[in-house]
Amino acid sequence: MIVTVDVGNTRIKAAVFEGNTHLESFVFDKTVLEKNIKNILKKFEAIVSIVVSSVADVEKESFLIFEKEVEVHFVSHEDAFPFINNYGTPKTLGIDRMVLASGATLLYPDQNRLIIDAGTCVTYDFVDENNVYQGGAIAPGLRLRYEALHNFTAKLPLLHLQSPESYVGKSTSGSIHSGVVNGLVYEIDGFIDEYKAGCSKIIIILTGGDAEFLAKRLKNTIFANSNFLLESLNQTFQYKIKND
Ligand SMILES: Nc1ncnc2c1ncn2[C@@H]1O[C@H](COP(=O)(O)OP(=O)(O)O)[C@@H](O)[C@H]1O
Ligand SMILES: CC(C)(COP(=O)(O)O)[C@@H](O)C(=O)NCCC(=O)O
Ligand SMILES: [K+]
Repeated sequence: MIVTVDVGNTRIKAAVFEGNTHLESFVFDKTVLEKNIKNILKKFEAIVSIVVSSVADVEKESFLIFEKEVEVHFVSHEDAFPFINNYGTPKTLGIDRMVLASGATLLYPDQNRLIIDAGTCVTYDFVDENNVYQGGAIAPGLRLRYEALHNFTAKLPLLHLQSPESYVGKSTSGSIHSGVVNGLVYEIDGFIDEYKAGCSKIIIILTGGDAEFLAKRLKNTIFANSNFLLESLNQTFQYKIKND
């Protein structure tokens, strides 16, 4: 039994797996990391490894205290991955994006895959049918867009995520909600159309904190799975064990 931990720039997500079976997930803040991991280990005494992917300022030292009880594995660029990396700067490719690409390669063999992770940032990652990671895109996420409009202007209020009534905003708040939400929805649909036009068989996976909210607003029907990074961490760790 293992626990996978995804340290993003907004929050920490964790999930317990027995083989390929997902037993339970957790979401918490960086400030309460230790307490939450302790509770998970207490609840699931059969856990033997903690597998972490971190793109934020949480380093291996934060998990030192657990090393007496269990193995702690921080996924790094030096691990074995099931794809060939064709990114121009492979060492600076986000480890979360590597794990997403890895999960998609292992779970959806012999096809083109596009993984869209709508978290703090919206990332797009493309792994082709020959298992070559080709790259993608990084854009601001939903909450980041609301905050950027407020932080970099004198007059715009900080609003919280809300469904726009129409694409024609009739007020300041209506305009902001339309710009942020519809803007991102059109952006994602635009990227999907572009990828679909460029290759025949493609699976598209939408994940991240805003996946559910966005999926039902897209023109394209795609598969939303908020736990895809945690599941990919489990797959990537199993792959590493087999290939080490
Ligand atoms: N309780 C919450 N706290 C913060 N963000 C949330 C929460 N619930 C949903 N979200 C949405 O999740 C997004 C962040 O997604 P997440 O996958 O947690 O990011 P990251 O992996 O970068 O930490 C934000 O854009 C926000 O709209
Ligand atoms: C783009 C990211 C900030 C996304 O982080 P997240 O939204 O998951 O918190 C992260 O993948 C990262 O730091 N990437 C490094 C640059 C790159 O991937 O090329
Ligand atoms: K992301």
